[in-house]
Amino acid sequence: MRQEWHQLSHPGVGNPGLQTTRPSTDSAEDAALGLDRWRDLPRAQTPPWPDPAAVVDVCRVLDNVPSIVAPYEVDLLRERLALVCDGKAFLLQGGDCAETFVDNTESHLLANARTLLQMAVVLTYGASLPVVKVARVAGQYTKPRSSPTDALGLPAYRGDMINSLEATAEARVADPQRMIRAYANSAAAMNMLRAYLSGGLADLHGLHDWNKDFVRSSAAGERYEAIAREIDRALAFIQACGMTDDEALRKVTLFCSHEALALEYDRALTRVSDNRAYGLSGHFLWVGERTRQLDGAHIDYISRIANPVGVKLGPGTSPEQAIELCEKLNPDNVPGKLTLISRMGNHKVRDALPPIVEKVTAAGARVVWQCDPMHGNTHESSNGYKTRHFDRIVDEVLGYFEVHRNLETHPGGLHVELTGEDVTECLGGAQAIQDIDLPGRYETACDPRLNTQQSLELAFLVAEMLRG
Ligand SMILES: O=C[C@H](O)[C@H](O)COP(=O)(O)O
Ligand SMILES: C=C(OP(=O)(O)O)C(=O)O
Ligand SMILES: [Mn+2]
Repeated sequence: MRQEWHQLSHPGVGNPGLQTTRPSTDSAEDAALGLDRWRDLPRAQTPPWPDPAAVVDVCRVLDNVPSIVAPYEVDLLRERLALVCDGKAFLLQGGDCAETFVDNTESHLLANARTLLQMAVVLTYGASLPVVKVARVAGQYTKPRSSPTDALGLPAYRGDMINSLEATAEARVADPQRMIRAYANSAAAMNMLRAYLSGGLADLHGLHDWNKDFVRSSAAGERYEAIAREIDRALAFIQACGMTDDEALRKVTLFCSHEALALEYDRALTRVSDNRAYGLSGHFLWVGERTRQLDGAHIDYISRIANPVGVKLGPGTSPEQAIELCEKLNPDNVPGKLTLISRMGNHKVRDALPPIVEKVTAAGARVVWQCDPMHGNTHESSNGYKTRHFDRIVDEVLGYFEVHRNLETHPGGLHVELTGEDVTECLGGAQAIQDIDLPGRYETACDPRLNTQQSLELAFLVAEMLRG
């Protein structure tokens, strides 16, 4: 079995873990790599920093800190995503819409990671394929906003890396020092997750036991019992065959990801290794629907790093734009390099997605097709909460599967906003959460997340879809 990054405890000569990296500020090599070209390009959603000199000072600090992830891990993820691209694996990505400093606790991180891993077990079984696991964690601290001001007329909250959620004018001033706090929190989160992932959190039997608890307690549990029982039998079979001590049953690789929005931060954590630039603020960086302008700053920055990258595609995306993104972000057509993340909304996915998939496929572009069933399905509840209905989320995933089945392309993965806590932010699911229930535990700093039960329910439903 190949070695995972968390198993490389005795790196030696030739070990990719020892690739030397160096900060990439101001050298001729950086200029050749075009790492600062984005600074001269139009940029949407620029953080309203009041004092540009203070941003430069902070970035000088970040230029020299140890990175959050290592280049060989980034390469490993790209290789894993190549398998997804080839239809030989499935990608599961999820976590908070917006991480916050106050919630960057051991219990929150563990709950989110455990929920994601529980979902992955069900999906692995449903797809009969390896599942590549990517958390929205350790850097998901910036948010693009629809409006520069909120309902109170205050400057919008843009994520803890930029300003504070607290509803006062002072708290909403963008503060570059927050990039340092975001870095420290991200480093701490990754440190903790790496330790727990090899210390029992990822134990397959443990995760399946949690899933059985879910099936027992869920109002819709009966529907999921059959799959849970089948997984039981599969695990018993593995055990009976004597495969009790395989590392694969106890450990997993969990990669981290965030939106590349505060480009100052991601650029400062970019390092050059082997003449290639790596964005080492996270393994996987994506550009959002609001910042994916072809000639804009965000697309330019992610076009210059070796990381696997993603772009969100909303219902207004033309097939031509998708092709141009492929050409710009993956000129060498490397499988696993580019993930196109459709977020059309359940009412539009069946019409908006096919022409894009057809054109990209006809052009021979190698991409991972991922479905984000969250961001096209947001509405305001009768009592004023930003929410999403579970049924619409499930329906968008169904539509996405239908489209890919019809076009004989691989429905490669899911991208969801979730938490392993019993929040009441999304409607529906077996708990039948309604508008009046939303105030109970509405805790998100930005978008409504699936709670633990809704996340697992979605995984079981997607497992059914994967089995066809
Ligand atoms: O995840 C992100 C949100 O959808 C995005 O920040 C926009 O949110 P808004 O419409 O509340 O500004
Ligand atoms: C802002 C997000 O998504 P989108 O760019 O698709 O709206 C997000 O993923 O949190
Ligand atoms: Mn969101």
